[in-house]
Amino acid sequence: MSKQLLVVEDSKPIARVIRQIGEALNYQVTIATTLAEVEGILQGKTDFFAATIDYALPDAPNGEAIACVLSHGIPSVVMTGKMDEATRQQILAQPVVDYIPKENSQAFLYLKRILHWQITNSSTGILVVDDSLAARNYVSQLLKRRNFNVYLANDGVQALERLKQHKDIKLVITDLEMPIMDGIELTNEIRKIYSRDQLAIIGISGADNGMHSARFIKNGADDFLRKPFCPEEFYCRITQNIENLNNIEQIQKAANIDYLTDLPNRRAFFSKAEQLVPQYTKRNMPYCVAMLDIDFLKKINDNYGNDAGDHVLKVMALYMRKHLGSGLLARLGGEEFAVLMYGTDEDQLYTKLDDLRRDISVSQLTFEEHHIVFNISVGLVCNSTEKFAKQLNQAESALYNAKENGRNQMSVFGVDD
Ligand SMILES: Nc1nc2c(ncn2[C@@H]2O[C@H](COP(=O)(O)OP(=O)(O)OP(=O)(O)O)[C@@H](O)[C@H]2O)c(=O)[nH]1
Repeated sequence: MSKQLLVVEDSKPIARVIRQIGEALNYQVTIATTLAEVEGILQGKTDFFAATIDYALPDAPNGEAIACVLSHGIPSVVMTGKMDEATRQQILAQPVVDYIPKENSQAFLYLKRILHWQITNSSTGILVVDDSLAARNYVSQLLKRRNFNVYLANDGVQALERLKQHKDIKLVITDLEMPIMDGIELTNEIRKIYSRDQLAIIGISGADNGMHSARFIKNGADDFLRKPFCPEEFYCRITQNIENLNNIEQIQKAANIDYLTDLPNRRAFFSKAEQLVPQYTKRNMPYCVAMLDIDFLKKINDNYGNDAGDHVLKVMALYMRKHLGSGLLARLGGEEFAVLMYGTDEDQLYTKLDDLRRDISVSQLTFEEHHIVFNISVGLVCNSTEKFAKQLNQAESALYNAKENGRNQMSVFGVDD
């Protein structure tokens, strides 16, 4: 269900722009042009996810609408044409999400980013580590306004426990001086477990000593804030660090995931399989490596078009998830797929793969007006003692065997050839 956005703005062109921004982010937008209208709307409904408030309205020239909207607990972004320090102080003295000077079109791009973050931040956890209750509460309030999941800890030891418990934590904000384990020791401990690609750390210190920022950074922190800090600087640091992590995540995904099927690609498959195979061997766990190949995909492309071929590849990935979901699955490229999986014994592994093959062979998929039937051939090798790359070659050689023998069948390396 789309989230509700209240736009308080007396300028029609600006309200129209904000409406477009909100709708592009899937918000359902309600516009009010005066304080009286805002009050009327909020009498009937208050379940707005966010609001944008123009500082000066015809019947509320000095930001009176801000307090009105905030009193209903609605996270609010203030848009203002006034740039003086007194106005800024007056706005920041209230628990607003942010304020944006309406200087140029950048203001609306920034608003779009904030409204987007309000939605996405709810899946990001931030851990605040400080022995001072007042400091923890202050930082926690700032973060909650931005919709983050906030976790709290009194010292480094508690912080490490929280990190273990809450896998959504992407950022740790830690004070320097704390009993039991201080911020520098904590940063050190965290970096033994989490790389900078996985978790960001911001150090905070009130001490009037430039050395602390360098110590934090040298011990693995990503950033540093000196107390007291203003909310604007705080938010900039937080969003920059979270955005960095998100960008790294996206780059890693693009490098490791096949865009069409969302399965791991060849690179990801190799890197994970090379770790898993020695573990299976060491623990004497029965396992197999299999290559699965769609039969005559070229004909499907030629008869029904490449989009139909793409659809078959996606459906193949769905079948693999359904039958082999616990294994390490991959699309190696083209119409070739692979799985590394363990089981109770070779027969069980064989049966799982053959069930997948048979299920596909009796199914019919519909694409546009076409009803398409397709088959797969499977080559596998079980409990091979060779290096993983060699095992994949063995599975491929068994796959060729299955193709040679007429397709839509299984072939086991060293048994069926
Ligand atoms: N639609 C679509 N086709 C692809 C994709 N990747 C590879 N193909 C097609 O898959 C076909 C593979 O052709 P072949 O190697 O002759 O194999 P085949 O037609 O599946 O026949 P066999 O494997 O011998 O049973 C080619 O036509 C490729 O263009 C893709 O991402 N999308």
